[in-house]
Amino acid sequence: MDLLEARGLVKIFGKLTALNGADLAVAENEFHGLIGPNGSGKSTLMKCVAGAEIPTSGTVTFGGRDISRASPAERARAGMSLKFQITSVLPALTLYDNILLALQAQTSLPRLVFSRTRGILHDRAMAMLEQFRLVDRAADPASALSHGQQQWLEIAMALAPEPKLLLLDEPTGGMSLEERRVTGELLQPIKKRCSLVIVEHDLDFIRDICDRLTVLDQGGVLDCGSVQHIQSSARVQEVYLRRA
Ligand SMILES: Nc1ncnc2c1ncn2[C@@H]1O[C@H](COP(=O)(O)OP(=O)(O)OP(=O)(O)O)[C@@H](O)[C@H]1O
Repeated sequence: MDLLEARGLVKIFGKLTALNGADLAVAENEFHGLIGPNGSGKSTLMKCVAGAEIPTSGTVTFGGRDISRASPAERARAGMSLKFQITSVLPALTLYDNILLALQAQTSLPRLVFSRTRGILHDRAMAMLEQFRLVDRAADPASALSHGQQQWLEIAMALAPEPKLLLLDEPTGGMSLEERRVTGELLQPIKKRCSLVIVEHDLDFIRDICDRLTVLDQGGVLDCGSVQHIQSSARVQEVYLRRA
């Protein structure tokens, strides 16, 4: 059974059909890329999975549970994490405090006050900063980071609740080539702990890190399969050539 199964998602905004019966299936520990031309429905599909939009029809199942009508907070508690939406960097706070806040958000107040949780949180915060190559900047305000480093801090914060599924919408937007390369390296180790759905326009980046791809076109799934399958798909090539 897949960890995430979105079936027949339709999303209509007024007269515009953004999703036209789209499916998305993601296994445990799978990195899954969502690609397609501008306006094909990628962000809308991500939002329907995360609960930021409720689909007009269709179902979303997560860990075997129907969460089609669940709120974003309920989905977060079930183990989904979305960068930008649930966490966000506070620029005036240090990197350490930003990470600590993200970790504390999942810890109840009595546990924080009465237990040794604070020591554990310190160790976890430092480990996450280390993992995202930000430990040397722990005492700096988040506003002092480069654009790429801010994105890495956001990803680290989204991982703080130890989600089963991480959703990233264009995480490398505005990054340099070198920052993109490092982002790929930083994401690889999280495969041991969770699945990933990632929307990206950079096809080289997504091809390098993903196991499987879903290609959207005009709100529907054009093709889905391994990176190799998608690369040799005549239907996909036709759409990308048509738009080029
Ligand atoms: N809240 C909304 N209200 C009205 N129309 C919307 C809304 N959100 C998205 N749309 C429309 O739905 C269609 C799909 O948009 P979406 O952002 O999902 O596409 P996308 O594939 O993520 O595009 P891009 O690659 O440009 O980010 C577009 O025509 C868009 O204008």
